[in-house]
Amino acid sequence: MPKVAGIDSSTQSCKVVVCDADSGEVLAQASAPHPDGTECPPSAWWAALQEAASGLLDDVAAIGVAGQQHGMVTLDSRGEEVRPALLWNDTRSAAAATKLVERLGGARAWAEAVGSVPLASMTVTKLAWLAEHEPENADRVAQVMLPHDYLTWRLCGQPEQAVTDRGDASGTAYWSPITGEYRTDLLELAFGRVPNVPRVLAPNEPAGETPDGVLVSAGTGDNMGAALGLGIEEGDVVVSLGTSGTVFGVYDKPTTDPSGIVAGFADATGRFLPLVCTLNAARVLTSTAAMLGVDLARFDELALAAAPGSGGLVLLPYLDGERTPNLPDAAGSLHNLRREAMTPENLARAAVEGMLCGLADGLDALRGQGLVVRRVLLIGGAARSAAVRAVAPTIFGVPVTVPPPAEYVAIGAARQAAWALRGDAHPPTWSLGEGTVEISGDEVADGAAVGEEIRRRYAAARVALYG
Ligand SMILES: Nc1ncnc2c1ncn2[C@@H]1O[C@H](COP(=O)(O)OP(=O)(O)O)[C@@H](O)[C@H]1O
Ligand SMILES: O=C(CO)[C@@H](O)[C@H](O)COP(=O)(O)O
Repeated sequence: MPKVAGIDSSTQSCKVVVCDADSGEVLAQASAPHPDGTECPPSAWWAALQEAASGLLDDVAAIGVAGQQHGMVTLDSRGEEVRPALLWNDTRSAAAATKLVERLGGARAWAEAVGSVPLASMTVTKLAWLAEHEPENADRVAQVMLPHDYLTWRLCGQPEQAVTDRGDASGTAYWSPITGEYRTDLLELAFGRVPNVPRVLAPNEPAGETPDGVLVSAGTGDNMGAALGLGIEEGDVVVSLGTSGTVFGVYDKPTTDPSGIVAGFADATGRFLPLVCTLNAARVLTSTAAMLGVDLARFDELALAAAPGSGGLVLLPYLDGERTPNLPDAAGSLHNLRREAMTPENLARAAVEGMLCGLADGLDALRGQGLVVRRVLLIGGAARSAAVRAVAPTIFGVPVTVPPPAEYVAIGAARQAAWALRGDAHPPTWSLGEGTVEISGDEVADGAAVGEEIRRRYAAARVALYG
């Protein structure tokens, strides 16, 4: 019974799971926090990985890393960090994104070139920001890579040639999931020259070995890791409520949405992963709970005690600026305050409804790209919230499945490691285990009109403020 390890190096923490390579059963897990903020020295991720993995990796045969997408890791010619990595949720490159879109001839040109329209989140815009605002640092950059590439590179003993995979590479906006090739012309357009970039591996191709001889798989982005961990198929759409809110499904062909709402990413199995991402998800709930002076359990009780629609209150949850809709400088706002509606219960529920409305818009955007949404699988830290589980089917208007609480990103990375270990054509078959909760279609039908009204008010508040 070989064991494999999977690592999820996400925004807020590093999680490690050890799984049985044949069944996928989770045998051990641990985590360690990351520093707060929208930039982070990559070495802090390495330190968190070592803390979380301490004592867990002794007898594993293979390791895979899934990481937060898009982060700009820059290394000099000696492999030292040039500056802290700018993370996916850092919005300082918003103006650079607008300029880059114009310079290629508009949003459609980008969507057709790389599947996505650059927004502040995407690596290409961060490189443009670096070249413009920190030219001395930019001059020192010998290679650029993503958070998971960096950890894979460290695990493999820092070889000369770093590697990545299709999934994470597709989040740079200078690697095209449509052609399967780097667009070095776009990298040059943004950065003024072409630094070294990681080689893109096939989904089951090993990245190398640790100095102790443990196989390291290609790794991937965290959303691609979750898709692999859940084993989703067409018709399944995942809503992940972590630091980011993401809505994604597997698809057999690349998407090219010129509105930029759907990012046309690749997945970790050789297919595609159209994805919508919001900047504000679980922390909308934790911040509202803090504002109300309650813990998360009491927050859920409050939200569940309010009637659907929160007495008319609408919370636009753009607390850290927003990516979808593209409002990098926005702030959160509360609408329709009437004296009788101003209760802690309504505020708690409005936070849940506001967070979910943005993701329901994401479901519609995926449908617009041709995806079928038969059911939503709800995962991530805030899927643990009873209020979120209760409200989600009403807002989404489709049946919701809540898989057993687990670290699906890390499990996906472990499944990829097991796949690379076997060298088979397909990943091993792993089951999700006991404890899946299905929220039925009847409840959805009962809630449909209510959900539509909540979404209508949310859209009206957004339009009133931002057009
Ligand atoms: N019951 C809950 N209700 C709301 N939020 C929760 C709950 N449990 C955990 N969270 C939040 O989920 C977030 C972590 O989710 P996770 O998916 O691990 O995020 P990430 O992968 O972005 O680091 C934290 O902000 C945490 O406070
Ligand atoms: O930028 C995206 C997706 O495009 C984010 O989903 C990041 O990948 C961060 O993920 P979490 O830390 O929220 O899991």
